[in-house]
Amino acid sequence: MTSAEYLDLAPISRVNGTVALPGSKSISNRILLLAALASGKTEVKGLLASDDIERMLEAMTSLGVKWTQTPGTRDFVVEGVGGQFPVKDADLFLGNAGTAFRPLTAALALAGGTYKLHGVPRMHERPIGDLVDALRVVGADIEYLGNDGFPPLQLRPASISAGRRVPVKGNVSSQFLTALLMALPLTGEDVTIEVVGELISKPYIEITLNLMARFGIKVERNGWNEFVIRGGQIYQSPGVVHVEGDASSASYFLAAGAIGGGVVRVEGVGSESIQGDKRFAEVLEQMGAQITWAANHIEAAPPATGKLKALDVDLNHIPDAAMTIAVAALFAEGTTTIRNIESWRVKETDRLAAMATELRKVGAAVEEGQDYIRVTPPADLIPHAAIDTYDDHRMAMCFSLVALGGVPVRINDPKCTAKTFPTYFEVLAGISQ
Ligand SMILES: O=C(O)C1=C[C@@H](OP(=O)(O)O)[C@@H](O)[C@H](O)C1
Ligand SMILES: C=C(OP(=O)(O)O)C(=O)O
Repeated sequence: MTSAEYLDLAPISRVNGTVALPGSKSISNRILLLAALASGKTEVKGLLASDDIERMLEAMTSLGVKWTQTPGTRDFVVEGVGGQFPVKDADLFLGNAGTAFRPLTAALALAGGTYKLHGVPRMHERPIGDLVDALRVVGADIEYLGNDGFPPLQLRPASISAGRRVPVKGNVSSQFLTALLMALPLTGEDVTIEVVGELISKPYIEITLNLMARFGIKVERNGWNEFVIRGGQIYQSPGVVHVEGDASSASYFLAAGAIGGGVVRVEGVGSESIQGDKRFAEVLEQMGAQITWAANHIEAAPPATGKLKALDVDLNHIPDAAMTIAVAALFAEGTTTIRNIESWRVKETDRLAAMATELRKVGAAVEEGQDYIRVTPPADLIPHAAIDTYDDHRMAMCFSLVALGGVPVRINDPKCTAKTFPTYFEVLAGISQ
């Protein structure tokens, strides 16, 4: 391998300092779609710069949505199309961006055009059948171009009628419910979405509802089972929207603070954040870390008493940040169990299998269940492990924490962090000593 294909991290003896977080992926891609669908111009401040957002911006261009960027900034202006995409025939490549693929599938299935949606090979292995089933209930014409239940998809004009109950399964990905919530107001009709069975990753639905409200659409809800959208509501630009820092990206730095000897502050996410992943800090606190909250920042420092403690926790509500706990477990006393994370199997890679394989390379004893992982740290981490990252940005980012254990570690294909955080390793170096 050439050095561009791997990154050798030297042991990090201490971390200290402040990180200005890049914008939230979940908020950036939702706002781009909502701003496009709205009437009026929206100024979007602090949009994330990463592959997933580039795919959404490219899709907007292909669909005839005009947007401009203020040079040298991450501030954009999106000209809303008032619910009607000008381009009625398009081929959209959406990479591996779930937050682009799922919401665009729903919005375009109702848009009266002919659209092909496809992505990288892994995207074609990530399920979408529950969303397609729900959209077919309102009359959408969707064809599977590869395997049933998976992208790529061909969407065609159809006669849509939403005045009914739309059932959707919630146990594979919450992005299906998010996609329906954002798209169904376009029908103009009363519609009730009924979540069938258990809904996973619930806090992401709060992000969706919060941002829809800012764009003028109110959703009535009955817990997590029923969501009612009254007809006749239209998306309207709120004028200016600010993108919060990314709470999942914050997890690596907060964990570094909890492990690595100094105080680390992340700016852009705090107690006021609408992202569920801010609650990662609560998990670190349960492990003994010292956490300080402010409206727009969080600080983490190691436990006053010395070592982090192992936990047995259900992390269904923070599936992305949960990966960071699996690696932080290397620094805890005892065996950590993370439960209710079966969705890891259908993300950028099979994260349960990948995590188990790579944690073993540094010497951990790992038990991999269908929906849980159990990690017992070794007495001494194995130096010079070469960590495979499976084109999964989060594998690369969370395994960088191994360097805090006083051992060198190699991260293969470090550029895969581009999905959500292209500058991750430089930012980490900025707080490392
Ligand atoms: O709606 C969102 O922005 C997301 C929802 C989660 O997916 P699932 O609902 O599939 O768990 C999360 O893992 C993903 O990174 C972003
Ligand atoms: C699961 C993730 O991404 P996606 O938005 O593509 O689902 C993730 O970022 O960890």
